[in-house]
Amino acid sequence: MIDLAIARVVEMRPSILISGFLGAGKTTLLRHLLKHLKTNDIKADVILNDYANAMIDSETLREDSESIEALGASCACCEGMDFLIEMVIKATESDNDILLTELNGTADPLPIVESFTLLENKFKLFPRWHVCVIDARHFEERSYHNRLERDQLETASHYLISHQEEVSTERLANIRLRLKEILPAASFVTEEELASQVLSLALAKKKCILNATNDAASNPPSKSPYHHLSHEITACQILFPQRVKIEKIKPWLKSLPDHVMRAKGLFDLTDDLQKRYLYERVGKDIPDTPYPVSLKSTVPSSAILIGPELNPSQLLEHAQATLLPEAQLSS
Ligand SMILES: Nc1nc2c(ncn2[C@@H]2O[C@H](COP(=O)(O)OP(=O)(O)OP(=O)(O)O)[C@@H](O)[C@H]2O)c(=O)[nH]1
Repeated sequence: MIDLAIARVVEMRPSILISGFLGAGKTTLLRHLLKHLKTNDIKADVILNDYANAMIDSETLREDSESIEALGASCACCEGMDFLIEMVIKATESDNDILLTELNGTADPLPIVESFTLLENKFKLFPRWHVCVIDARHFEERSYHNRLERDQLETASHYLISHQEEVSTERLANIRLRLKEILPAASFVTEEELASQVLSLALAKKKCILNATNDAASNPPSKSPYHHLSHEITACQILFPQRVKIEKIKPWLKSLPDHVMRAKGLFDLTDDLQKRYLYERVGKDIPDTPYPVSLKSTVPSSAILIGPELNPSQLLEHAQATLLPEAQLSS
């Protein structure tokens, strides 16, 4: 029962936390949610966590949200947690209707879910949904990283399967069964269903009675014995101080070593002065069409490479030889 002597009425906003392995489709989902919210006059604060430089992704979302904060710490679940907490507290001062947070592709969401719960009075976020994006191509076929993928979905209230069209009907049915087993209480949603449910949440933003005690909380450590896997992945950022030839980008991406699990590059091209382009590689897959980004973006032309124990000097030499001799490592 709520003690009326200490209870107060606090305006709460919904929070959507998006997790999922590297390249699963988190930013794609976030972009879809933001477009749907914007069309319906709902304003969102967005926190993006990514390896080394969350700015590249944030540039691809600027058209859909004016309030984006990029958390460049490699891991929001540990060394970036204090920054994340500061950003969420800052977001409480905004009048926007909902907070969307995208975690980096190897973050363990548990400590974040716990902090959001423990700091409920400060963050003023309710309800708090955790949506996990599962990549149908690679689910439970990541060998050493299966445990991390599993940790990323264990606290999910909702889950969504991306790249469905790239697997057989049989594999998809098996994935659905496995997920039902692992997450019996969570809701399976499509991108459209989630967008419409998130919109309803934001529209229903209402006052909740909140117990005013319980303000203090420290960052809880993860309880997962596999949490260390989140930290075995490294990132390296290469800067391209001059325009790059379009025909060199895909061969460069293709020729990156196999252990580069994810690559994202925002390029100024010699052949197109009207736009900048985001090129990607997820595992060994390279999407056919790059994502166009506004010229207004101020992020330098650069690429982020992610994988276990990357060797930045070798990757730089490779970029200089195949893409742009003037390429440099970001300090
Ligand atoms: N065919 C297909 N492509 C998709 C789907 N979801 C995402 N993609 C593409 O996959 C690539 C990676 O998607 P992102 O949304 O950037 O993935 P992410 O999880 O945010 O990546 P990180 O932040 O690096 O972990 C992009 O080129 C997307 O357009 C899907 O369901 N089907």
